[in-house]
Amino acid sequence: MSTIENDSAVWDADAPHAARELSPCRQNMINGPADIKAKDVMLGVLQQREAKYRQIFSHMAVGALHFDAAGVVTDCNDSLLLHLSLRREQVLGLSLLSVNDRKMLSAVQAVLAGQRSVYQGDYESTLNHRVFALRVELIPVIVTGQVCGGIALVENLSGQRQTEHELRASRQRQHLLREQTALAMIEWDAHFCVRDWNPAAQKIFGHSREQALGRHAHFILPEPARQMLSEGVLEALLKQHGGSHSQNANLTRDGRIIECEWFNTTLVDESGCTLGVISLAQDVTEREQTGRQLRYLARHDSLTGLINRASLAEQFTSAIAARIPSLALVFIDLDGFKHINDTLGHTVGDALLCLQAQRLSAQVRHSDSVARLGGDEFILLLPDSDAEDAVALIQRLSEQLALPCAVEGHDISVTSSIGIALYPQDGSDFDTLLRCADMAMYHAKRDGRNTWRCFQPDLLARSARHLQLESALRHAQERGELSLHYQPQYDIASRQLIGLEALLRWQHPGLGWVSPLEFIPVAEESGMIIALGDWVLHQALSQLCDWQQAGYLPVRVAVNLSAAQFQQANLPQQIASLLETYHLPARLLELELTESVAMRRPQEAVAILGALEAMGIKVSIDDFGTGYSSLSYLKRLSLETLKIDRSFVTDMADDADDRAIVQAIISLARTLGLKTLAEGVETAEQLQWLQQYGCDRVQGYYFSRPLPAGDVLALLTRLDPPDESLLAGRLRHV
Ligand SMILES: Nc1nc2c(ncn2[C@@H]2O[C@H](COP(=O)(O)O[C@H]3[C@@H](O)[C@H](n4cnc5c(=O)[nH]c(N)nc54)O[C@@H]3COP(=O)(O)O)[C@@H](O)[C@H]2O)c(=O)[nH]1
Repeated sequence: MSTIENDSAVWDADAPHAARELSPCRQNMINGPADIKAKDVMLGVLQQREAKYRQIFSHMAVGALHFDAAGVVTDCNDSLLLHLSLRREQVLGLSLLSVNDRKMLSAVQAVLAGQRSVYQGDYESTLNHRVFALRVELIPVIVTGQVCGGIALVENLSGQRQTEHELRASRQRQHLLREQTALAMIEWDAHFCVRDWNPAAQKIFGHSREQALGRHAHFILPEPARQMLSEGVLEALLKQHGGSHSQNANLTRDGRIIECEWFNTTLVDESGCTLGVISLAQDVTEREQTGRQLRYLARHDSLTGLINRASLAEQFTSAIAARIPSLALVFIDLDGFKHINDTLGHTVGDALLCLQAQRLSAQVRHSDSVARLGGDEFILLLPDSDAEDAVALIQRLSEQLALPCAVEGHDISVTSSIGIALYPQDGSDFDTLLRCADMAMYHAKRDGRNTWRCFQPDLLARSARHLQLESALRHAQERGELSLHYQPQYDIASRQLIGLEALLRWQHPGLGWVSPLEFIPVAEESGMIIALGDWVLHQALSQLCDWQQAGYLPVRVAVNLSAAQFQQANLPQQIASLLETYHLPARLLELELTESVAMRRPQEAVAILGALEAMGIKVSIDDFGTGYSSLSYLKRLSLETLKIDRSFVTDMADDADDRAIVQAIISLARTLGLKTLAEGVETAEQLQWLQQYGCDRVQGYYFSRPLPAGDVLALLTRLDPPDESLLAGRLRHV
């Protein structure tokens, strides 16, 4: 073992060796028994010293090794083996002069030359090929002036370096975070005064670090929050020891109130004493606004601001939970809204919906709710209302909704069809009641629109029938279930057949004969009417062509047109091409429109009827007297005939009012230069009245029921002999 004296060490490895190492002069001094005793004493001292230093060597925390004058390792302690992950047998006997590291080699050489040296660097061990950050202090062992080896004290700095590195990185991270984060990082002292304030805090609250330092937290709290966040709350925050999360209103330097989310952590010293609070804050004003917006949109209709279906369902549930005895659900659908959208554009349609939404909201009680389901459908939820209350409200509402709306330079009037369902009798849950109200509204539509209906249990059966008809009608044409019957029309004065009205018939194998009164509305609502109407036109013209080819005198055929057909943009062109297909002159085709179809959009009707007239096609107004005609438009429509509705003819004999109406229609037609045709004439008496009033034409069971095509032949006049040119498909005109 060595004792370090000045810059070198004196080796005391073992006692005999130590004795040998004693200076010759001292050895020479051992002569008699006294000397032997002194020598023993000295050996004892040396052994004690040896034991002491070996203990130190073995247990020192610094790794240590001893090497001899040849640089060969003779001893090492456990710390060295531990630091360098080596085994003793790998180290002992190793020649330090054979190490690969040049710096280490020169340090060893320096020591063997008697100089103390220090090695510091990344040393790659040749024994285990691992790299260690080492600091090695090399001390020569000099005995009697001779270098007899050296001691190396080895410190492995890898761990320390790692710690330093981590500490530096942590400081940099902290700096980067503090400077670059978008979160305000604020450190408060134990009195809640600002101790640190990062750039993000400045950005969020507007106060610079200099302006903020030392100020109490109150300076970023608006008045109400300042009172709420009393000292007590802040005190509690200081005492809570741990983290907390909160969201509150804050005040910026320029006086804006913002919403901030706060994450607070108390700062405590080793003894648990609170030093302050460190807070991270972010401005969540926009996020909150977006959240509020999204929550609003989830419950409201974005166009009108009314609540939506989901929200209405919740209100229904709350009303029922509050045990209200009755409730009415009202389904409102604007009539003809699609057409407004299609013709005047969506901006006008949207503005109209908003206006109607306001009218609805203005009419209901505070406890009622108005929702928009989508499109032109609105729902009212009327708690504590029975049928009577609902109907009273609906009557007011219908009037309001029908008032003209001035929208973007257009004066629009829309009526509405309304359905009512009542809780608890019609249903006890929202979906059922809504379905019932919808069904009732649908029947209001079917019954002519601009009206209301209460849900009746038989509507369910009617809806089922409607669905059944709709599905069966889709295949009626391809399955050959459709046919045309023809009802003769006569001129009263001459008693001559002047035309035939083509009437559609449907015989279903299971349902039997289905009345057009039932299936035409189904076809209209499902959109099938366009295809059916086309089929009727083709069929009627093809039949007409067949009769002529068979040598019968040409007769005019009247075909009913539904609203959807009449609104087709290219109707005149379609008809022209059909006439061409069947080589028929236009004057053999008459088109019948109901009064409501003609008057729905009178300006367009004027143009379409003008085009048809120009082609030579006659048009008559069907069911005249049952709708509302604008006389100013009526006179501008290119018409030939007004067909007096059967309802007035039926009771003519007994009802003076009906007679007066019939007389008025005939007189109006005369004034407008139009002919009149009375429908549904069933008796001679009716015919007499009509003749007396000057009606031109008649049609009805009194003369003939609608007949299948084959039965019509008997009424038609056969040319004799058959005209060859007609048979060849060329026409003679009557
Ligand atoms: N768009 C289309 N509508 C059509 C078509 N075919 C028929 N219809 C319309 O359906 C309604 C019912 O028609 P229908 O059951 O055929 O009834 C017609 C006649 O049978 C009936 N009529 C004729 N004379 C009498 C009579 O003396 N008494 C009596 N009770 N009924 C009689 O009137 C109907 C003819 O009505 P109109 O068309 O108004 O002249 C009906 O509205 C048809 O228009 C079609 O192809 N397309």
